[in-house]
Amino acid sequence: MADARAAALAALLHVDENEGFSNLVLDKTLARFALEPRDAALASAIFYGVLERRLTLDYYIGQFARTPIHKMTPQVREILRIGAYQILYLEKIPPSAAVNVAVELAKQNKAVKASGFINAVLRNLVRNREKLQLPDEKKNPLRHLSLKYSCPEWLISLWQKAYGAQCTGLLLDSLSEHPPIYIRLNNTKGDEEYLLRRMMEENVKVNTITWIPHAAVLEASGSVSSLDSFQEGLFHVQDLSSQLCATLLEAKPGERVLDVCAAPGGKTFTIAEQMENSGEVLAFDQYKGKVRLIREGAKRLGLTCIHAELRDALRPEKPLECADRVLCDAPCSGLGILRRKPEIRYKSPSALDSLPDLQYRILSKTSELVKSGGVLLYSTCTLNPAENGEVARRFLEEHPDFVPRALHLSQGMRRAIEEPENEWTLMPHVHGTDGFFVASFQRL
Ligand SMILES: C[S@@+](CC[C@H](N)C(=O)[O-])C[C@H]1O[C@@H](n2cnc3c(N)ncnc32)[C@H](O)[C@@H]1O
Repeated sequence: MADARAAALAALLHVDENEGFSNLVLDKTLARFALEPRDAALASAIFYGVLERRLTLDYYIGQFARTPIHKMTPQVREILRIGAYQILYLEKIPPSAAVNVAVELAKQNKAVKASGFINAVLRNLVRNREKLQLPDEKKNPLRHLSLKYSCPEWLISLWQKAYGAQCTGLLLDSLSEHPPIYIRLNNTKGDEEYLLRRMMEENVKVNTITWIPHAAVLEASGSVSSLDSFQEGLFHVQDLSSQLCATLLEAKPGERVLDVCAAPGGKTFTIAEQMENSGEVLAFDQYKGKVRLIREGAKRLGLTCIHAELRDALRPEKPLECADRVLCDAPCSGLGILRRKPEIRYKSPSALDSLPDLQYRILSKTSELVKSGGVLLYSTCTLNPAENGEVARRFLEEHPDFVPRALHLSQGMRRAIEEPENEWTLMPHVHGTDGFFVASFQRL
């Protein structure tokens, strides 16, 4: 069990130092530590728990530590967070064991001198945990919410202004939910009944999502990619929001479709499947390694209509023939996927400043690739009006050759907020999906 904490610590330090995406960092660390499944599950729970609760944990640690948290070494800080998380949130772990393992971790991780300090802080936390209180809700409502949900004040203010207090409360509640593994069944490999039977024969528990054709939810523990059904390309993993986005492009068999920010390729695959692997889907990304991921995925899924190439959407080297439909799934702040990548919320708000302009420039440049009468879809996985509706409306204002194209939202695809007919904002607490935004345009 000690190794579970050591793996969690290594992964947390990696996120601190390199700002790597949590899911990738954890996968690599678990592979390196080669833990038993039970220990890997504990390491994963502690890693995500500490990331999700960082502000709350720091607040409580701060009540018992004389050294301010930002002055501690990264090792001491993360060991204290790991200890505090187990003491406050993991009922099955005896508090004394959490303290002892923290002290051991300190000894093994260049923090021997701090082991007494860590012991004292955590023992104080254990003794006082029934008396812990958040800042007064009435006197300081924003700070209260921020520490209750471990969400920075700037983000809560942004959401309150954009979506109202009630919606923000529900959004904050949704942050601690752990989203299931959604998959997209590959209709080009057989009908749904056949695909589900194949997966069940492999003892995979899978249930279809009634309101989205070809969508399903996996009850899998362990590595999805090691399943035969995955290797044979019967499905790819994709959140429902991305599946819906790809289908809203309404691509038809035989058409020419471009996906200009395509890696790792989830939406490209769903589009190609919707086109029954007929026609052409040109998928681009700015990074070589990422283009390789699209190619590998397309090959595994048997989607031969996909051609993936390196291409910078802002500074393309070669001209391209226009297409019937073009997807612009732009880089964004990712505020819609905090349930999956909790660390995103701790980025500095200034990291958001340059995004709307970048997104607008990518969308404008991409619009040149749409045929007359063709469709352009803009999307992000964020909940931030400056990157969503404001970019979409600026685009329409400055591109008179494009008009808004109403989205065909079927049953179950209800609206979370008031917005124009060509836009759709998805929210975890309303749709059970990641937070997401789609806007559709048509070229005259
Ligand atoms: C939101 S992700 C795309 C996700 C993808 N559509 C999917 O469903 O799997 C944005 C992608 O845009 C790429 N990107 C960012 N700037 C780009 C540019 N100027 N040209 C091409 N690709 C770019 C990033 O490398 C990243 O892979």
